Amino acid sequence: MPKKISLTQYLVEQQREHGRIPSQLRLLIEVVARACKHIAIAVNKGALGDVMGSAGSENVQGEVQKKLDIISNEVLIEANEWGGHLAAMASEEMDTIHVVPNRYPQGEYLLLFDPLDGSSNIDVNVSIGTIFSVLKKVGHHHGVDESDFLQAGKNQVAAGYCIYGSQTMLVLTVGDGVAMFTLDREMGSWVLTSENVQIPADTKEFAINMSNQRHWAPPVTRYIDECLQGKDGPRGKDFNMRWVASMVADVHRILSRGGVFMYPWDKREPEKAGKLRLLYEANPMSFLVEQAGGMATNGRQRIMDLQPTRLHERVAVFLGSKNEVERATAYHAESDA
Ligand SMILES: O=P(O)(O)OC[C@H]1O[C@](O)(COP(=O)(O)O)[C@@H](O)[C@@H]1O
Ligand SMILES: [Mg+2]
Ligand SMILES: [Mg+2]
Repeated sequence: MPKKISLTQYLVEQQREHGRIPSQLRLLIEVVARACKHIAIAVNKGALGDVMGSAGSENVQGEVQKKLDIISNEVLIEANEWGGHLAAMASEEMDTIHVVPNRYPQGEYLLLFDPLDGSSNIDVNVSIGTIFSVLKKVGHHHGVDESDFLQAGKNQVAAGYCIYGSQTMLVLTVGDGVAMFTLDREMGSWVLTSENVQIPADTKEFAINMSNQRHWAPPVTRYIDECLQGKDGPRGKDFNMRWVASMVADVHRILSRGGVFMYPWDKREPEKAGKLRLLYEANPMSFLVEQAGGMATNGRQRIMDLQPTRLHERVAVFLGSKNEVERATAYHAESDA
């Protein structure tokens, strides 16, 4: 285990040694981490805190909102809006962007989040999380609008997630590797528990929602079929399968021991590129995975190169151990040719 330093100490060190993080960005990350601590407390209260179940409303994507989706969204907005680091925020749970009201000081950063990821797992006591991504406002036009958020993932200056699981952890990149912090509840602090996280290039574990098999495109069917044939098939090894149905938990496992995660396009709703959201889920997770030596594509292109055209844009996702993502991506190219 690395030396026991707090999130603040880690960020100050990053700032001092690498000149990577401007103070504004450091403070912004600390505010997000504090908000996640509040969400963790609400999550843990469960039925005792009136946080379970549906809120009876729908988000812009037509998904039923859980109470915790809404609570988490509010916690993140309230924590961040007066800090002076941000110009605006965008969230999976809000139709349009939330511009920092002009009674508060304005900053130059843009914060994007999936306030509560894995909503279907809230009521069954399985790991859930919060995913966030930080961009810098580019261009010198006055004010801020939705177009400021439509930047490729490679422009992210920080990204991470908090996982509310058997431990509460914060996983972060500021573009210099991936660090993991564990919440010490008694002390109320985030303690660095792993550094320079690396995803092994090879794996024997895949994650996909198999119930969608009949809707997949041929390259995905081919890739999974070959895994399923195990030792006797072309891959020459047996594979294991995991599917938590919380992207945060599936990605956390991959960062911890390798693996490949897929949420491909499928025929159920052919006009949708995928289920997951480019700006709130795919980009931040791709940044972390690449920083840990892994790879992330939409089957054809690097996710972080994609130019978003809409705030709530969806994308197909293949991420994790490099050799597996390369293979799945190559199968798409072969099938296209
Ligand atoms: O219901 P499915 O098809 O298993 O989908 C699970 C996927 O949906 C998600 O829950 C979507 O996230 P939200 O809970 O934020 O809508 C991912 O975390 C997960 O990978
Ligand atoms: Mg999500
Ligand atoms: Mg969500």
